[in-house]
Amino acid sequence: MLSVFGSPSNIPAMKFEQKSYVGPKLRINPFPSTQVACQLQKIDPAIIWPVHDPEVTIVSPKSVEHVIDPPLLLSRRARRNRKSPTQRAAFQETNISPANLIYPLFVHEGEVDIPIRAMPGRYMLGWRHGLLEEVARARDVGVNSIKLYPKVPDSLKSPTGEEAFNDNGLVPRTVRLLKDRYPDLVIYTDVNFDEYSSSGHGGIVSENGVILNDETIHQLRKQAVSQARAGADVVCTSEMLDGRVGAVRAALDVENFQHVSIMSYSVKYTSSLYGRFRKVGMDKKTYQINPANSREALMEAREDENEGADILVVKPALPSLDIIRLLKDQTLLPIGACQVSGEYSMIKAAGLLNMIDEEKVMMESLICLRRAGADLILTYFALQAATILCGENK
Ligand SMILES: NCc1[nH]cc(CCC(=O)O)c1CC(=O)O
Repeated sequence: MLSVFGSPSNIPAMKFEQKSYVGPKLRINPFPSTQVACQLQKIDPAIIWPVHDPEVTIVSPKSVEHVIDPPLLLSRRARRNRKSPTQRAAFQETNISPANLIYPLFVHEGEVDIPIRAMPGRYMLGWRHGLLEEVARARDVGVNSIKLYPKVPDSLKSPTGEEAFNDNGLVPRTVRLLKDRYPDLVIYTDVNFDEYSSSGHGGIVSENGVILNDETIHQLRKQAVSQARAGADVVCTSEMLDGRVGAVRAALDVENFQHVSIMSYSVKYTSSLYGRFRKVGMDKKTYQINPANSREALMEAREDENEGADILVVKPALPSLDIIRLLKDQTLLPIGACQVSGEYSMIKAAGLLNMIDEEKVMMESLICLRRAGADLILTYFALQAATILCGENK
């Protein structure tokens, strides 16, 4: 005779004959009286006392049936709704389609595609050929929204970033090229100074090292208008300076671009997950948000909404599930989640090392972002994910 694992001291340990049943560590409460008590008190009787002593062998009464006889009187068995693929599909609360995805593309002036070392499988696409091919591939699987990130040569950078509103600069030319080929493609462009400033900062830096907020806003207005003029559908204010959304909205309206939307990176954390895009030693803490803060995030989002933003974005994505949900509950605007380079690279690298199943983890990350409340997801996985989604629907 052996006693079943440590039962609470106020209930005498049951005595059973040792029989064949050894483990798994039971999640079934074998005490009928306890079950009834649990029923009355609406406690889940399936929860059994933990086995603290790993040396304790779980032995059963004469057979396993004895353990589950009589059947537990459960008022709710959540597993009933999970018993078949059809039912599981019917009760799936969140779905994702290629239409939810925005594909960020890096483009440069050269002709060849250059691999990005820190992002396996990602390229700085060559102007024209590589870019057009990648967009065609994305459209084939239903991804018809792209975001353009230019790689501007250092020679074109300056302290005041004039290249940002050169109508013949890389971004406006790329927008025209793509719109010419694919008029229905939805193009998101980045209204940000950092790709064009010699400092690498998202704002003009004064001689004593201060970011000049209002002076930079003036430049951002011109940048947004230049992008709209080229045919951008959505301009994305992404550097977190104060007052940028209202200023850009006014500038667009004055120039008759009322139809051009503003997607604002309202909550852009100073995350190390995109540290690669920062020069060594650079810190953007005076304009991007401390990852420890959520009230501040909400305040930024409200401000952007009041200034006329059409879509609010949270960046980075997976560490910010709570913030995505917070915004979703606090605004009626669509919410975007920006899955950044570091998030991409972590999944890719672990997948390449066979430590995780890359595809499954990737798809899980995307569906969780949708569950948190993201309408749109900007992700370097867009093409890969949409390809999988298309395969599932065949
Ligand atoms: N404006 C620079 C830029 N261009 C593309 C990214 C993408 C960031 C990423 O995916 O890691 C960034 C970083 C940033 O906005 O801070």
